[in-house]
Amino acid sequence: MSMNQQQLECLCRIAHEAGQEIMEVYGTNIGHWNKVDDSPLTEADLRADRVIRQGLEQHFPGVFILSEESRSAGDELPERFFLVDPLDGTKEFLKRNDEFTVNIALVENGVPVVGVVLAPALGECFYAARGLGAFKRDGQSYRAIATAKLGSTLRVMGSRSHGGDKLKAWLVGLSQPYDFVAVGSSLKFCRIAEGAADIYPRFGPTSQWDTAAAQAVLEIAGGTVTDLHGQPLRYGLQRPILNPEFIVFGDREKNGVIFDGYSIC
Ligand SMILES: Nc1ncnc2c1ncn2[C@@H]1O[C@H](COP(=O)(O)O)[C@@H](OP(=O)(O)O)[C@H]1O
Ligand SMILES: [Mg+2]
Repeated sequence: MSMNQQQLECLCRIAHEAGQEIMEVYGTNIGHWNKVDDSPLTEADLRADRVIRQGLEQHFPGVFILSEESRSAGDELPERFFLVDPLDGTKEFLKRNDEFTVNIALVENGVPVVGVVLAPALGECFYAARGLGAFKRDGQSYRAIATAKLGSTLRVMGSRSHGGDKLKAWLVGLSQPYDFVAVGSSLKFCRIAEGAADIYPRFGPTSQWDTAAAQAVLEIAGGTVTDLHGQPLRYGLQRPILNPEFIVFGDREKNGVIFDGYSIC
């Protein structure tokens, strides 16, 4: 087993500490800088990154950490490492619509085997580990979560801030009725993981840290994440840091429907 129950709970506590840092900044006048790729960076990203790094170094000493905002020393990325996005959905954070997340994944041999996704403004935490299951904590209660069976109306998730013509064309090509809901950050994966949505096609760019933790939750809850050729999305520096375009799907048994029935390229 890659992680026991106590270690998974410890990872959730680290995410919550990062969430507290983020919420302190959320309550103020938020300033931001633009990074080289033109994406925004705030004090909240940096404070959350620092808290996560401190927590991981204290409780999981020696495990390499690759974060959107920092990385452990050394050029070689080991087979087992933490992949972290301290604040995913920074644009949503700046727009104050609550749809932003803290993301911590453990990757082993390219596979995200543990994931914690916390939405601090919504009070929702999704967490999962292979061998333990997938769960959602909402306030004081928690429950196991699972993806839903495909119904007659396809419930489609999409980015709130990064849409694009390709997604519109894909929706037009669908042969069954659908509802489209725009949501920011890795929460899209989590809505599918808890059975509240069916599919999330991502045609715009994302980086590995945007998806690893949520993919762990989604896969352990019963879903799949594949590139447009049906290959599972994998992680590590031997691959480009940018992900390929991908499809997140809840009903694993019906996955073939997407590739056989719809035009996705
Ligand atoms: N041009 C681009 N290049 C790389 N990543 C991009 C991008 N445009 C958007 N993203 C990624 O999409 C994420 C937001 O996804 P969504 O639109 O689904 O909410 C961003 O996460 P951050 O907010 O952590 O930077 C960012 O990593
Ligand atoms: Mg991100």
